[in-house]
Amino acid sequence: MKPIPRAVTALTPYHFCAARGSADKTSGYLLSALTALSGDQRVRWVTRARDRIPPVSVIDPSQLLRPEKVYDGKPVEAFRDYSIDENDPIKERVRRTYYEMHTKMTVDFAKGKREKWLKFNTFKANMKDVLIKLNELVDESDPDTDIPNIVHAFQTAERIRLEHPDDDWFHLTGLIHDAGKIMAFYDEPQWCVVGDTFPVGCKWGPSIVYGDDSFKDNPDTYNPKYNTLYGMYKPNCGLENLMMSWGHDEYLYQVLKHNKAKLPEQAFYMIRFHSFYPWHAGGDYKHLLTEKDNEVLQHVLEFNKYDLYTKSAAIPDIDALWPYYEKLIEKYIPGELEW
Ligand SMILES: O[C@H]1[C@H](O)[C@@H](O)[C@H](O)[C@@H](O)[C@H]1O
Ligand SMILES: [Fe+2]
Ligand SMILES: [Fe+2]
Repeated sequence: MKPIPRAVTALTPYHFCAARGSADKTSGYLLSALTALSGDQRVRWVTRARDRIPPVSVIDPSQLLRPEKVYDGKPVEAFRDYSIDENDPIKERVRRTYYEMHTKMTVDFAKGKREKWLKFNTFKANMKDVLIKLNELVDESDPDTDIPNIVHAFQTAERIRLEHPDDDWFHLTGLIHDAGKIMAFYDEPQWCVVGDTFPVGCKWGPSIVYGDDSFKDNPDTYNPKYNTLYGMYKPNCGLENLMMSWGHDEYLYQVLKHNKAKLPEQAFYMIRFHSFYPWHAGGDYKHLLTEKDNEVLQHVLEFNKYDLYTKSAAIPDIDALWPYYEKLIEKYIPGELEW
């Protein structure tokens, strides 16, 4: 039997559906990948696709990105399940990570971490080596994936590449967006590296996961400087003026700026705020934001589709993909970086 080419292992009925609904390059890419399959494999793959999707004439274009709200076999409601079940080891791992984060993440703590990490004097390494290190990291806050972060990096990047073939900066953004998790290898516990972020110094947003209960032992919850709606901020001060809980988003954003990465502005927004779910998914904190932040929101939402909903996609052939991404690293963030 012919080995399945990597372009096809990453494809799913979802792409078939998207390709049928548009005559763009994606369909050409998809069709050439499909012709590389043996007859048998092709029949099986296409049948699987057909069973899942409605005929072209009834596809609502707005549904192309969420056909039947199933991503790679996983229904949309099954993502980001933060329900508590003490008998489920993964759910318990996630819950414990967030409870610890929500107990210890204070204004002072976040300031301290900024001071420590934004000196960029911890180590020097190129982007590829940092990403490879993520092979050894399983994110303890994530209920949707239990495999090393490097796989998630390639899953995200490859899906972006498929749907935005011309935006190579976007492919690279997908690949590197979680690289800030490297802090976990330099003495930081996961609770201040991974997970959703939120601003410190004001009332906790109502949509923060576990937030109804998890902040009860956080000293800032009882500090009148910080526990009001605006806390230490002015009304509509703007996203970029919020002090976010310390984590991999802000760190990587700052690393890229410090090292003069040549990525477009959208990429920086996507990286910096991709974990700010209480804002981009929960709609909290509007009173602190500006008109311009709505533009940022559109970019972050576009990114989030790929970050979240590719977590059950096929495992990409990472070795075969490296040469393509190495070129992008060379183009946008070459050489040794200061971390
Ligand atoms: O568990 C995940 C993971 O840590 C991601 O990297 C982060 O961006 C998400 O916000 C979070 O929900
Ligand atoms: Fe992330
Ligand atoms: Fe991610």
